[in-house]
Amino acid sequence: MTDDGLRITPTRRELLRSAVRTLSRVWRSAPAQLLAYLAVALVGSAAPVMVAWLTRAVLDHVAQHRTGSLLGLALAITAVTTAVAVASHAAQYLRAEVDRRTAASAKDELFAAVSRSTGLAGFENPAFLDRLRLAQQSASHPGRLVDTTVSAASGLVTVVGFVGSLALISPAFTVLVLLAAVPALLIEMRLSRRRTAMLWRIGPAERREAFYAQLMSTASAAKEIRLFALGDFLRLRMLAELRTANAARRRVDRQELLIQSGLAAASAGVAGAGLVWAILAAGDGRLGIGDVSMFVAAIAGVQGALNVMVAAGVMAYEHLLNFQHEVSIVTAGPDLPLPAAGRDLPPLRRGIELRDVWFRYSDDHPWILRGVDLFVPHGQTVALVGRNGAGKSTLAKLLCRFYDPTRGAILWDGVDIRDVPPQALRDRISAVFQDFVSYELTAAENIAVGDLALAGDEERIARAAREADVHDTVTALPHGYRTLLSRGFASEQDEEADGVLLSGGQWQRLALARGFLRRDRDLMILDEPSSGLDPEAEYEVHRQLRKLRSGRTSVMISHRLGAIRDVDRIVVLADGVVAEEGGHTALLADGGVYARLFSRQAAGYRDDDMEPTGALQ
Ligand SMILES: Nc1ncnc2c1ncn2[C@@H]1O[C@H](COP(=O)(O)OP(=O)(O)OP(=O)(O)O)[C@@H](O)[C@H]1O
Repeated sequence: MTDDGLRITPTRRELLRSAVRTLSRVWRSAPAQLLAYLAVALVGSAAPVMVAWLTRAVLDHVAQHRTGSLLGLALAITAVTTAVAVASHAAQYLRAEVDRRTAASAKDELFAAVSRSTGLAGFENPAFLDRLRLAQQSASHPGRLVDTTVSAASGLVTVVGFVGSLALISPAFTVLVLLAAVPALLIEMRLSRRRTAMLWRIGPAERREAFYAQLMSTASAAKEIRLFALGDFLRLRMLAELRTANAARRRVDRQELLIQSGLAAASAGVAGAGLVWAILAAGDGRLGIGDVSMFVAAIAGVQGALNVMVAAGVMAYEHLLNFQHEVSIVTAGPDLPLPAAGRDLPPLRRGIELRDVWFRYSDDHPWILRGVDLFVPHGQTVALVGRNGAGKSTLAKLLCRFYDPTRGAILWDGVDIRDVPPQALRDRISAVFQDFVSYELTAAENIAVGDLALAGDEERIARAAREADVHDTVTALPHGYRTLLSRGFASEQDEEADGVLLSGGQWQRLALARGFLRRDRDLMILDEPSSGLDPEAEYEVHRQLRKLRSGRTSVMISHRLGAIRDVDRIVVLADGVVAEEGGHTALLADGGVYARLFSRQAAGYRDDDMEPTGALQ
């Protein structure tokens, strides 16, 4: 089965490589703990064999009335069982410690790989999101492979110990017991593959279930859910997804129940036959009482240990199948093609040109841009205007190279932006997106994320806040710039962790300040920078923007046409192309799309309910 290039059942070689990779990571993350864990596990696994031999000796001594050394044997049994009890607790602690340390490095590696992806398409790909979810699960318990390896190794020690003892009594039974384990292992591995494939299949249902659950526990969604009484609707949808996933799990569980019951019955049959043989042999005088006890303990021990080994093998296999998701993310190549030689991107001198740019989000999606030709001259402001869905934000994302044009090219002073590393391009850009992020960090940090190199520069942060008309708001907060902008981390120990919430417009101004902190960049992209601002703030912000923009290159997207009438050039996007282009006055005179949009908006500000007239209709 394949999905988006990922095989659910990898080859043996891939599994082996994954096993080496995950075990070497465990070794690098927690070498001392791993060695101690192995030592303790070894003690635990040798103990049953030692106890069986000591019991045999006790029984033989009793049968032969040799009571002299019984006390010593009893003390030895006590010492061994005490060591086992202590070892089991130590193993538990060491196992958890190995898991904790390895999980930290696994998550580090996984999220470093996720952050390395330069484009956005991966986050819009359901297969990638499923893989990421499974990879996170795998990275949360990376020590499982060690557990299973240790279990298998302990089982092997026990098996070897008992097989030796069993072979002394009955070589034929030894072979039979060992052979019986082979089909069990093969069948269990097949079941394991089925389980992993099922987990992959139910991934979308589990993601939807998580989405509904998260929606019902999110403050931002709580208003609408209550007002529109969506609680039952969302809960039922969540339960429907859960039932779908549960039905698939149940089917596999039932298959496993049937098959594993059969395997258990077969193994009990072998043990029963052995017991009958041992009793008959004891009756004939071929086995002593100690031999019978040893034989019974050895059969149970070998079968039990083989079961442990089979289960460990299956778990290791399952873990490695899941680990494949992690490996595929960590070793994935760049999501956007990178230039062979990482050349630098010089400061903008002439301008940015979109040459016959076509774009759609994927082969299954409609064309958004259908041959856009546009020039953004250095030092000028170009405003993008158009109806909802015209592709304005898409064009802004292409300028930042979050996606590559499906056809055509974007040239920075004549250099195709695909020929420079994405980070070199982005270092030259400042942007305020329409769907900016409200970070649950302090006010200062919310601005500083615009340029982390300036995180300690209080003066620059305050200046950006003043330009975005948010400085007074921030200084009035309980801890000023140190105020946490979240109510989600309240704690009795830390007074400052109990933060505050901002209004929509205040958040927008902070996002603007974030963009202003990068004022020295070559290109500024502002996507609806003032949509949530009150009229005074909007006036103030646009006054600042005019100041900041002057002599700088910027692309501004706005539905507030009054705010962009003074820009150098207005570009109207419609039907995926540049439909109109020019200054405000010229476009009004042309009487096209811009004139119609402008006059409709202007009519809303007039007292009289006048319909647009003349060319503007
Ligand atoms: N990530 C995406 N995957 C698929 N389609 C998308 C994606 N983002 C946007 N679209 C689609 O692309 C089209 C253009 O969207 P875009 O956000 O660029 O429009 P816009 O002109 O900025 O609209 P608005 O004025 O409403 O902000 C829309 O039809 C939208 O559904």
